Formats: sequence, C-alpha cells, structure tokens
Amino acid sequence: MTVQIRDETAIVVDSIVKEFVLRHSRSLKEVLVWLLRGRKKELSNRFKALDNVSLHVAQGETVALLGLNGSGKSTLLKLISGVLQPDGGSVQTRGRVAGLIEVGAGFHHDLSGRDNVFLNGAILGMTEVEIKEKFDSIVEFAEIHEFIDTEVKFYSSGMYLRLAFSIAVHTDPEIFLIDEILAVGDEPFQRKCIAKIKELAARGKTLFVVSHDLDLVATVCERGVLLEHGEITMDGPVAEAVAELRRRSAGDDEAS
Ligand SMILES: Nc1ncnc2c1ncn2[C@@H]1O[C@H](COP(=O)(O)OP(=O)(O)OP(=O)(O)O)[C@@H](O)[C@H]1O
Repeated sequence: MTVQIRDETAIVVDSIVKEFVLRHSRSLKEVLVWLLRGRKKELSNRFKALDNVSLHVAQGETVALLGLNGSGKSTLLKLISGVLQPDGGSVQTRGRVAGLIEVGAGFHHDLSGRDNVFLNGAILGMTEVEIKEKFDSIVEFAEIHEFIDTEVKFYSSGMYLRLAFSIAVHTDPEIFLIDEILAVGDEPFQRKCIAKIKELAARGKTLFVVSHDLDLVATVCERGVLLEHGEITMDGPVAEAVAELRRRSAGDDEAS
C-alpha cells in the first residue's frame, strides 16, 4: 500500500528495503560445485542496508538522522534524493529537493567553476535565467571569485564544498538533504553554512541532516531519528535521540 502524500507533508518513506550484494572471492572448485548443483544457492550474499524503514516528515521539520557507521544513514538519504532506487517500498517527496550528499557529485571535472554553476544549477532544477540572476550571489557566498574560471579538478575539497553548498542553497529548495559534508569546510565557512541552514529552517524549509557531530545536529535539528543495522530504533526529540546514541556508543566501548 502506498501512503498518499498530504499537503503539509514533505517526505513519506513507506516500508523501504534496500539490499546490497556482499561479494566474496570464490575458488574455482566452489564455482564448479555450484554449477554442477544447478546454481541452487546464490553465489553472493545479499544483505539489507535498510529493512522496512518508514518515516513521515512534515513540511518545516528539521530532522537529524543518527546512527553508528554503516547503519544506513547515507543510503536512506540517497533514496530520498532519488540517487538510489529502493528494492521494496516507496519514497515520495513534495517540492524541490536539493541534496548535498556527495560533494561535487554533479560537477564535471574538466569544466570551470562558472560552467559547473550552470550545469549543477540545471541538474538541481533551476532555469538558465534563474542561474544568471543568481550567479553573482552564488560566487559571492562561495567566496571563490578568483577561481571561478579555473577547472574544478584543481579545486581543493573545501572549494568544492563551497561551490556545491552555495549552488544548492540558491536553488531555494523545499527540502534540503545534507550528508556529513560540512566537515571538509574550514571553521569560518562551516559557521556560515550553519547560519544559512538555520535561516532555511526558520523560513519553514524541511531539513534532513546526517552528521556525526552530535552537538551540531542538536543545535540545528528538532527531531532525531536513530538508525541501527538498517532499522529505525528511535524517533523523537533530538536531545533524546542523541543521548540514546551516546549511551549505545558507550555500551559498545565497554563491550569491546
Ligand atoms: N553501493 C553499495 N554497495 C554495497 N554495499 C553498500 C553500498 N552502499 C552502502 N553499502 C553498505 O550499506 C551499509 C550502510 O551504508 P551507509 O553508507 O548507508 O551507512 P552510514 O550509516 O551512512 O555510515 P557512515 O556513518 O559510516 O557514513 C554499509 O554496510 C555499507 O557497506
């Protein structure tokens, strides 16, 4: 059953499953036995990175997606942004979605920063006229004036982030997805990004943030969703979700 998206809803994730294949190197003998037995079992193992995850996010909500390494956070963000397709269930979003998921993913390395503003802006749904209008503001926010005509393959990771972040916020998205990327920016730029993210939240935009910086997400987000081994184990006020994750992390340390 697919949940109908309502006016005040920004994101509906309905019972999604995402599987990946775990590859093992097999000996020739194992492959021969497998062929002779009529290929009965799968030669590679599949595992569920997300297992029956459902989530309902209202417009204007600020959600932190929390969890230990490998719990499925980035996979969920990629499914919401449409970069990945689920193996089961469905994802629906309302309004323009801008995802800062892999820095510079939409950039073409042999093109200049200027050309990439037009390319990336178009990928994110802006018209050419819109991009032209916002071009100066994009470059100004990114603070990379002198490098705007340099090919982006010569950019540092911080410069990539600056340009990617600036383009994304200028698309004026309804839903903004951010994955652990602010880490590559220097402190002044991080502060600027956080101020911008808070401004978007204050304007009623929907935010979905993945970060291991728990203090940071606690200041930006109100709601915390905790993922463990591909399942949601907690969904509530961010302070409670952060406290729970810290408790679990401390438990893991004691156990090891
Ligand atoms: N393309 C892929 N192919 C195979 N396995 C994958 C792929 N992408 C993710 N995985 C696996 O899915 C699981 C969840 O990964 P994911 O990146 O979503 O975790 P995460 O919670 O974002 O982790 P981290 O905190 O380390 O960034 C991991 O076991 C990862 O190895």
